[in-house]
Amino acid sequence: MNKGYKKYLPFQPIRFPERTWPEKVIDRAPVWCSVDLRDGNQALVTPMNLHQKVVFFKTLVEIGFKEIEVGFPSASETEYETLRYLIDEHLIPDDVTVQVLVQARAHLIEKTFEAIRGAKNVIVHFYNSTSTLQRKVVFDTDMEGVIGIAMDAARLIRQLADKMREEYPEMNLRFEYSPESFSGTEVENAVRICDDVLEALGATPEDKTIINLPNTVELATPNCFADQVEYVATHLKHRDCAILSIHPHNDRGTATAATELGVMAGAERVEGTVFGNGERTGNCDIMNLAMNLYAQGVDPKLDFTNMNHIKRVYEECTHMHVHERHPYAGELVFTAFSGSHQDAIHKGVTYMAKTGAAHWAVPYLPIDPADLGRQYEPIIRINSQSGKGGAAFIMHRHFGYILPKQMHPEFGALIQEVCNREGRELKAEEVFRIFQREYLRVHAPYDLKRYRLFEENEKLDRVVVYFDGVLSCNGRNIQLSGRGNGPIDAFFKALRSVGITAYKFVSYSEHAISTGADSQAVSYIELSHGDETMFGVGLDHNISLSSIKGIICAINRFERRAQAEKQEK
Ligand SMILES: CC(=O)SCCNC(=O)CCNC(=O)[C@H](O)C(C)(C)COP(=O)(O)OP(=O)(O)OC[C@H]1O[C@@H](n2cnc3c(N)ncnc32)[C@H](O)[C@@H]1OP(=O)(O)O
Ligand SMILES: CC(C)C(=O)C(=O)O
Repeated sequence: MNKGYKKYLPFQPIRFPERTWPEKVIDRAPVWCSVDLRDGNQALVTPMNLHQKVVFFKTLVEIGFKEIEVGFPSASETEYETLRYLIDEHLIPDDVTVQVLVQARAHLIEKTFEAIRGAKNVIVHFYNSTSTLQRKVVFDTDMEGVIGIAMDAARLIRQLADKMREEYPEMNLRFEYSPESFSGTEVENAVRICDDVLEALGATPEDKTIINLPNTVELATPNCFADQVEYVATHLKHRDCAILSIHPHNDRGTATAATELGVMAGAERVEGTVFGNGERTGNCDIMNLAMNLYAQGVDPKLDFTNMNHIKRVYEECTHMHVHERHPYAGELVFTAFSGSHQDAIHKGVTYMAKTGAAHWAVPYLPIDPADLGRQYEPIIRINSQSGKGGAAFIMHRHFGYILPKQMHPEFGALIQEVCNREGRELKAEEVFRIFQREYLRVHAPYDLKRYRLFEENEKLDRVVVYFDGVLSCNGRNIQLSGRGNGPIDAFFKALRSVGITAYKFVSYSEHAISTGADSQAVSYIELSHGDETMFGVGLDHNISLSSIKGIICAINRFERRAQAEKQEK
């Protein structure tokens, strides 16, 4: 037995019975800040170059981000140049604020101020670690020492900002402070340092500073983080001078939950990345969070309709991959292979179309794929796990054939047999080819060579239909004729007149089908032979002929099977 777990200590949650967040419901979007170009970028094997950052920046603007952390301009030439390029080339829309990150270190802060000259809207974001662990091992200091680092930085930032505002009066300059590793910091200490920083920066209710609480390393279940956030939200002396922000990471795989609970706990702003790229297991995934709101009927204030394009830009710029099962964005998240899911989706989609339902309600599909620019086509894909409903859905959605419900088991079994034999998924076109082979291209042993159908009024209220025609059977022509109360009846009588008597009519359905500009009738005819039933399909511009073709198809299919069984014996 591996006893390695013994080297870990459990997280000590704060005691906070006053919490109110469990009763809260998120009914509006927080302010979103994308940190793709900073936290996402610093975690890449090969960080983005200037071109990639600019392309990504433009995509973030298209999505609707109004706050974008563009980098750490004091860290490298590329970071500095990218910011300058965005400013000098006027690529930052007037309603977008660029954010820059810097450590609480004087020379880096000075360089950062040099980089932001002339930008219209800027947030200078500075941070230092406050956690018990980092105080001890990184800074080798106590809480007073860590507060001192933050205060020196805050004072310098205020001074440089005053100077810059004089030089560039049109600049809208704001501040953000992160007690980095907040979730590993005693909450009382976090409140203390944040209040001190708010005072040092001169924050007011009219000119708020962003206080950003990072779950730098996710250490505990999301409820623990929510308690910490609500504690700060309710204990900050200068709460009215602060915009409360959170910056969750995903070390335990629960960043989405931690962010949602953090917002319920009082966070008004969220920092994250669009597909969750970021240090280690990543940042919280803003696309995921925004679409969660959307699927609850809340306007997320971000637009992911063009998901495939966003995904392409992300993958090209970062060389990361959006997983097939990624919420909302993955290749397979709107696909059902299994039979019962396909059946329920098919019924749900049909029900919505039939009833004109105002709200989305399709089993197994929490969101309409079309809202993310995804098509219906890939929703149902066919492999050996699929059922009859899936094959019928494909025939309907892709090719316009509405197979009657009684026919689903027969066609489903044909498809499943091929899937099992081939051991792979069948594409929609392959499903259609099987349908063509089994139903539309069955011209032997019987084939209709010539025919004439006409009606006579026997009495004023009674129409009699006459069928006259020639059937070929294995090269031999058979003349046949019959009369009945409709084309199907007349044809059956004609068949009986030449000794084809074993087949009984069971059911019939038909609908119009458009193939380009052309419209035809498709008839589904179910016949019985002894205890067995089988379907035939007829397609023709003439509705009467389509049903006669359907009858011949069903008879041919019975005959072929009998022949195959004979050969097997
Ligand atoms: C959780 C996060 O994601 S925070 C963001 C992290 N992102 C990055 O660091 C990416 C960009 N950073 C860099 O390129 C570099 O770190 C630079 C250029 C900013 C600084 O480089 P350097 O000074 O050469 O190295 P480094 O970052 O290792 O500095 C470590 C020193 O800074 C101190 N330090 C680290 N962070 C901070 C901080 N936020 N505030 C104050 N001091 C800090 C350390 O205690 C250490 O001090 P010491 O030398 O007295 O022991
Ligand atoms: C700088 C801070 C916000 C950060 O990136 C983190 O703590 O993860």
